[in-house]
Amino acid sequence: MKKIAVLGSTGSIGTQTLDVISRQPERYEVVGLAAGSNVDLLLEQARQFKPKWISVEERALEDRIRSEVPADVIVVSGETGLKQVASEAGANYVVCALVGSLGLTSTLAAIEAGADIGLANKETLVTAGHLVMQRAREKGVSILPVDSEHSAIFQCLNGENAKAIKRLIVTASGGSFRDLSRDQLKNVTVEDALKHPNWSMGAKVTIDSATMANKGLEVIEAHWLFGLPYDQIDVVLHPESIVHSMVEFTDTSVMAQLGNPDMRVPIQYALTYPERVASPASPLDLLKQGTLHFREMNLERYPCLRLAYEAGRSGGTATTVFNAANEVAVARFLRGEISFLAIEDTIEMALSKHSSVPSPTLEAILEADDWARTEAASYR
Ligand SMILES: NC(=O)C1=CN([C@@H]2O[C@H](COP(=O)(O)OP(=O)(O)OC[C@H]3O[C@@H](n4cnc5c(N)ncnc54)[C@H](OP(=O)(O)O)[C@@H]3O)[C@@H](O)[C@H]2O)C=CC1
Ligand SMILES: CC(=O)[C@@H](O)[C@H](O)COP(=O)(O)O
Ligand SMILES: [Mn+2]
Repeated sequence: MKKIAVLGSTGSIGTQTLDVISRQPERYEVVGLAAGSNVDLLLEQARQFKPKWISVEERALEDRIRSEVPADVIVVSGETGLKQVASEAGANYVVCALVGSLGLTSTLAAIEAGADIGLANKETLVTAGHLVMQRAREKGVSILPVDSEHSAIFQCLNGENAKAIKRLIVTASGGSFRDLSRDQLKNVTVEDALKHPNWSMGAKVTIDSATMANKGLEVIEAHWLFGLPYDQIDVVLHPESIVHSMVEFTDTSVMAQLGNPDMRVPIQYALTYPERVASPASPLDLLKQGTLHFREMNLERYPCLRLAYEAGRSGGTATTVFNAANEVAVARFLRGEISFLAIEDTIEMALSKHSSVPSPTLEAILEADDWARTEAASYR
């Protein structure tokens, strides 16, 4: 039986993870739940799944939770609380569905405790991929991708020889503004940016999808997960989000994983791997679907993707800075403080001012993350 802790249980991935778990109760025991400030939903989840540990963002929220759960449940808070749920609740599998580089320290704590990781939180790998992957190897724990593209690639690589990979082809929907010109992007609204054409997701990743920063984060995530150089990771536009990604092999064969857009499929695969079990997703009917489209990616139209490749190729703390500047800029855009196009300007400014530290320690990474946040917060 998998003893599971879900970090970010009240979010889009977190709730879908619990949905998957609730359909196969004989396979799983939920030992820990961690969330931010959505206490009503967290309590509802606690009543259903009966975890032994619960963490919330603020200490001030602890008492309300304590008053509504059995006395033996341990209630904690903050980043320390996240790490405790990840490492002390007895989980042998931790789903990291937090948003942002906040997920890094609790993911590392789970690895130290020897738990396998179901990783949705791509920012963790973008911030400190070398540390996370190295520590996972040393501890003998598996990092199972939840992100749909990486799950697709992982499935295409099943049983294959890594030496036979020619390139990964990551698909991108194009996001909410894919039919707009650069000029039209000057005046777009938050409300419109939050309308993803194919997926219903949390606000941050939906904005990332519109700027194409999401694909940049995913290219860097793929670099760490699959150990390939950036020249072997390509992105193509695929507006339908049916082909979740592809792998081209040296013999010219291309393997792809297809399905209707439903995150419960990759979430479930990360939980049941190497087994496959029935899922609640609606089956893909290619006859009804009819046509699939693919278009070349234009890095001038999507500077955030260009900047991500540049940061990835620079290595060191450059990707930490790419991520942190993006996180701050997206939060500011969502609060109405800056325009949509100022997101890419913020990232470009932070990267241009940063001197990347090669092979950084955790301390150097946290310092670069902090520095980029301060720079991005005061830009314009
Ligand atoms: N949504 C999707 O379909 C996909 C998401 N991903 C990735 O998965 C990750 C999660 O995305 P998504 O589920 O959309 O995000 P959401 O915004 O929907 O959920 C984020 C979760 O993190 C919690 N959280 C936020 N801040 C804190 C904090 N300071 N302390 C503790 N918990 C906190 C939230 O709690 P609360 O709400 O209670 O405040 C919530 O449970 C991201 O890295 C994203 O890129 C990848 C592929 C697809
Ligand atoms: C569902 C998922 O994995 C998201 O990260 C998705 O990739 C967003 O879609 P696009 O970034 O392709 O618009
Ligand atoms: Mn994705």
